[in-house]
Amino acid sequence: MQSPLIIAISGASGSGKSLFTENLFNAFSAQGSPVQILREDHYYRAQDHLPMEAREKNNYDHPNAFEHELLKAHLQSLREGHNIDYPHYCFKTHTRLPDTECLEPAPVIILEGIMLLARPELLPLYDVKIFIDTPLDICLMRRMMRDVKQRGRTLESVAKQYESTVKPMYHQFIEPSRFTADVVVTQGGKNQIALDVIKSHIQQALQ
Ligand SMILES: Nc1ncnc2c1ncn2[C@@H]1O[C@H](COP(=O)(O)OP(=O)(O)O)[C@@H](O)[C@H]1O
Ligand SMILES: O=c1ccn([C@@H]2O[C@H](COP(=O)(O)O)[C@@H](O)[C@H]2O)c(=O)[nH]1
Repeated sequence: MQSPLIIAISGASGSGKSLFTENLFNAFSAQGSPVQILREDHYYRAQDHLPMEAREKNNYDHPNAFEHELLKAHLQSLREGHNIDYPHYCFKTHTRLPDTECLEPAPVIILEGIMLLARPELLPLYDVKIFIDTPLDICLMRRMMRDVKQRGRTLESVAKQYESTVKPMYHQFIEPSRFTADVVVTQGGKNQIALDVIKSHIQQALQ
């Protein structure tokens, strides 16, 4: 198999990375092209050794919260045509789940996550770098709704975490990483023109 094309999609939490990734995935699946999605969130470090109180106070918006060494090794394995043991992470317990999932390489790999463009050593592994640029107030509103509905949080805890880590770390790490991107996408996960442009670039690169 030809070496896979690796697309990295980054941006703030709540910017629309997951939706953009799903929409790109659906566009390829509809025409029968195999695509593999990898989420940086799955590479948050295991914290079984810490009590829940300490886990709740952790800074999850610093690059060191992720096991990027493992992500890098997995991308290299997929490039070489090998399967990987993809970790699973639980946002409610703030640690890895015991099970992993066997993922196979595919011609297109879409990777999404907040710190993907903030680690210089990861950048050479990507073929296309995309930044989803959404105003922070919109990201916060979306995150509030999602974290309360899906991640077992209260409005108070979301607001507190946002002020203490999410917002300052965004300005320190994520916002500057925008300048490493090949494409900056406005209007979140539903920007159809951006989806079409990126899809046609991928199609050409695969020929
Ligand atoms: N352009 C958009 N218009 C309306 N809702 C959107 C748009 N982009 C994303 N969303 C919604 O906002 C929420 C957060 O988006 P998501 O893709 O999960 O963000 P991220 O993965 O960057 O944290 C989701 O409920 C998603 O459906
Ligand atoms: O245990 C955890 C791990 C992460 N977070 C928050 O998640 C977001 C990143 O996920 P998105 O899907 O991109 O929103 C990050 O901002 C962390 O603050 C967490 O709260 N708990």
